[in-house]
Amino acid sequence: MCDVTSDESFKGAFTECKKNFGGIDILINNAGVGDEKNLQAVINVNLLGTIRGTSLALEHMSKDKGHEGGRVINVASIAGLKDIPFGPYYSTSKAGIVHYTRVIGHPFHFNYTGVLVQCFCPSLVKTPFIHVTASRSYNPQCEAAIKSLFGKMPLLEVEEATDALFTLLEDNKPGNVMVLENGKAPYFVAPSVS
Ligand SMILES: NC(=O)c1ccc[n+]([C@@H]2O[C@H](COP(=O)([O-])OP(=O)(O)OC[C@H]3O[C@@H](n4cnc5c(N)ncnc54)[C@H](O)[C@@H]3O)[C@@H](O)[C@H]2O)c1
Ligand SMILES: CCCCC/C=C\C=C\[C@H](O)C/C=C\C/C=C\CCCC(=O)O
Repeated sequence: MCDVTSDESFKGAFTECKKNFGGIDILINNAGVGDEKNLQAVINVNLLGTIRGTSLALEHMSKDKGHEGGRVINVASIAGLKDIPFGPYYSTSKAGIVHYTRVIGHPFHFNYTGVLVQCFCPSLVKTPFIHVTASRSYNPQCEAAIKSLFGKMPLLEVEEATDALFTLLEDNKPGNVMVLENGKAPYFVAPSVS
């Protein structure tokens, strides 16, 4: 068990993996919470957890540190790209993940680390997460809006999200950000300003 809010716990997970598997090739930063009643948790798990994990992955995989290179996938959300107003803290944490991925995954860093850092931004996926998140909304207006969204929008199946993740694993562009929306093939988005 790894608590991504704890440096010690995260470091321990890396040490354990290294001991059991001989090395680390890939990290998927997937841990997330949607709890607008707990700003600290949202930022600490979603954004800081991703930064902690990526930093450790770089330490354990970077070519300039004597390793072979590797791969990091940061799971953000479409809420980190579009102005969806119903979860201000959650969306901000996910936007932070998108930007952090673009910066730390930039070819400038990839050229000496050999670690491919990329981001995955799905829309609504059919997991209990969305209902837990709705029950911990920013305010009653947001709660009502989120619940009405569930009735109106088709939800992605978990298998569609995992398939898209495999497609992302075939891509090799440093810092790339993939979006998955219902009814569309997965697509990549460029930074808005170059
Ligand atoms: N379900 C969706 O609609 C959706 C859409 C886009 C992005 N996401 C993101 O996908 C990721 C996975 O979500 P999910 O839908 O599978 O929900 P989920 O609740 O099944 O997964 C979240 C996981 O994060 C773990 N977690 C929470 N705090 C943690 C901590 N401190 N340390 C370690 N692990 C911790 C939980 O134990 C849980 O297993 C999340 O980052 C979420 O924001 C979900
Ligand atoms: C952002 C507010 C919370 C929304 C529902 C609860 C949890 C879901 C979290 C996922 O990360 C997905 C986030 C937002 C998707 C919501 C709407 C998609 C609208 C897409 C569009 O307008 O094109």
